[in-house]
Amino acid sequence: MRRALICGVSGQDGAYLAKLLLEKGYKVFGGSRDAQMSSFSSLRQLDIRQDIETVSISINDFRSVLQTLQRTKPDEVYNLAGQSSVGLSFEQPVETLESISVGTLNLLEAIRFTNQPIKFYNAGSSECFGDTGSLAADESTPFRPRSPYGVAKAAAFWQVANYREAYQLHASTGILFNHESPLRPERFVTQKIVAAACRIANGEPMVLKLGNIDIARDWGWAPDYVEAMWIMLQQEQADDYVIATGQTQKLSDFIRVVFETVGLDWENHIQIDSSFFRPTDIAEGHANPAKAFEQLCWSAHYKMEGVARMMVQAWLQRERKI
Ligand SMILES: C[C@H]1O[C@H](OP(=O)(O)OP(=O)(O)OC[C@H]2O[C@@H](n3cnc4c(=O)[nH]c(N)nc43)[C@H](O)[C@@H]2O)[C@@H](O)[C@@H](O)C1=O
Repeated sequence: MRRALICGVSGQDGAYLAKLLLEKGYKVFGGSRDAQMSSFSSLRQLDIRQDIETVSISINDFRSVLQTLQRTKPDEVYNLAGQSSVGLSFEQPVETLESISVGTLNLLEAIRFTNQPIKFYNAGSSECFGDTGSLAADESTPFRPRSPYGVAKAAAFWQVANYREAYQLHASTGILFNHESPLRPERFVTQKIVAAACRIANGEPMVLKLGNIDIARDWGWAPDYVEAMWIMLQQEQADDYVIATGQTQKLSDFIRVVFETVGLDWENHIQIDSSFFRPTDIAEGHANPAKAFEQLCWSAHYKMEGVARMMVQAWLQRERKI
């Protein structure tokens, strides 16, 4: 039975990846900073909490990382841990840099130390590219990050690449563009919009306050993206891949689709609030995921419209159950 350790199992991607690996017959260890205190609500929503052996691991702490590897003896390690909000990274730059860059380095060092053929996946981010204008970023596009989060992810990306070259580790980074699901917290703009539209449709009197709605992103479906992570680790050679749909749309289009799905006209319900603007932001994110298609036979099943509708349906269904 293959064994996988997912660091950051309580997040959106951690939960979907755990589900996928269980379906593939893995023994799954779910790492979380404090497993005793975490509610693992995402795992519960997917009804897999009972199938995962959870472990406490602080990836900032080398001792904790090494001990966890020695105890769980994984064949594959997925690093999905670390501070994941770009907005919050402007408020907590040090915590962001430490949890992402030092955390990734600790995992790489610990894997090297164990001297076992452990395959490593690192969660990279399109935030590394910064503003590429209308250019579709691929694996050779230079990084010019515009957030503390993007800077930290860029450092982690190069650490992974260096350990692959210097020590022949099977270590890959997926440079993931935005990917959403019903497990997204409301801190992220898509779920914030979905939740507000559903609440308004249910008769709650409220106005949805948003920052810059002229930005454009490549939005995909998180369950599709965790599949790409797994496929990367099944390759003979480790490498880095851009994972995206290849389609970019404006945030205002996402808002329109969500409000239309619940039968409302979005323009009557939103207000622009400058407190949600970031000191620096990415105006447009465009991706070219051709390498993933050609080498991994991976492509996104769902584009923005499908993602928006599925998120609305899931939110309304959840409400009915409560
Ligand atoms: C690839 C990348 O993807 C995600 O990071 P993100 O793109 O920052 O995601 P978000 O949903 O917070 O913002 C998207 C855009 O929407 C704008 N925006 C407008 N108004 C609001 C607003 O009210 N709230 C938020 N959160 N954003 C707003 C905001 O300024 C930004 O331009 C993470 O998974 C990250 O881990 C990751 O790697």
